[in-house]
Amino acid sequence: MNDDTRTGLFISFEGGEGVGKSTQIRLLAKRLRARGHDVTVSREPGGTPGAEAVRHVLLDQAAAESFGPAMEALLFAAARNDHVEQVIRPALARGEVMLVDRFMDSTRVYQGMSGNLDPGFVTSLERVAVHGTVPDLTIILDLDPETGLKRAHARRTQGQQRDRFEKETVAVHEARRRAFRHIAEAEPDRCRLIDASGDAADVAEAVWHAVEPLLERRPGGERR
Ligand SMILES: Nc1ncnc2c1ncn2[C@@H]1O[C@H](COP(=O)(O)OP(=O)(O)O)[C@@H](O)[C@H]1O
Ligand SMILES: Cc1cn([C@H]2C[C@H](O)[C@@H](COP(=O)(O)OP(=O)(O)O)O2)c(=O)[nH]c1=O
Repeated sequence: MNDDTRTGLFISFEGGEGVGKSTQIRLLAKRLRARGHDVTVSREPGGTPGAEAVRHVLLDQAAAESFGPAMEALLFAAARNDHVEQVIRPALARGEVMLVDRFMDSTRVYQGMSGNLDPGFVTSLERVAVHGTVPDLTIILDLDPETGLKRAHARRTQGQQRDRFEKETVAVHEARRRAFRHIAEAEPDRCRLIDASGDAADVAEAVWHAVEPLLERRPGGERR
């Protein structure tokens, strides 16, 4: 299937741990649905049974210990391709708004930059995994890592486990923040860098400001 059938709107959310991606996706989905849009929400790694199985391996310290960043990047790419083919493209072909918690920029940052991989390797993998299905808009939530990690810690007390990527040093998280900012600067047409330090409602307003103009430009957008 190629992208000629794409009439939906594809939005990815990126940023470090605890910046508020899932909170903002939830708030945006609610706002979109209240206005009559069909919305599909998903996350990476994951989104299909096969990709969720890969997620389980990748986020488990014991299981993933022996993988280097290149092997990890391959696995994230395999999970992404399944997700693109099974969930994202069909939703876009149905004309829906597709919201994804992390996508290709996470591989660029977590494996490519942090893992010091050859950029040519990362680009080739991305091309195979995404196969032309690049987000129309990528919201990059920007927050200092100490605050993000505190938020992620608070979330754990609400019942979630800490994964292996959350256990790294603040310096590593700082470098990732810079890498996300760099992507936002390098691709201003696709990416919006949003300050995520305010309360969730304020951040949601900034997100809406970025999304609303794209809704109007979609086929059928004005009917909604
Ligand atoms: N703007 C905000 N201010 C304060 N706390 C927030 C904000 N956004 C989210 N949180 C809280 O921080 C924690 C992490 O948010 P979450 O949306 O799960 O982040 P992410 O998906 O980026 O890891 C959650 O407990 C959430 O309720
Ligand atoms: C999609 C993706 C995620 N990751 C990492 C980032 C996160 O630490 C983890 C996803 O775990 P998740 O629990 O979804 O974290 P968060 O709530 O912070 O988004 O996987 C990569 O390293 N590469 C990737 O391509």
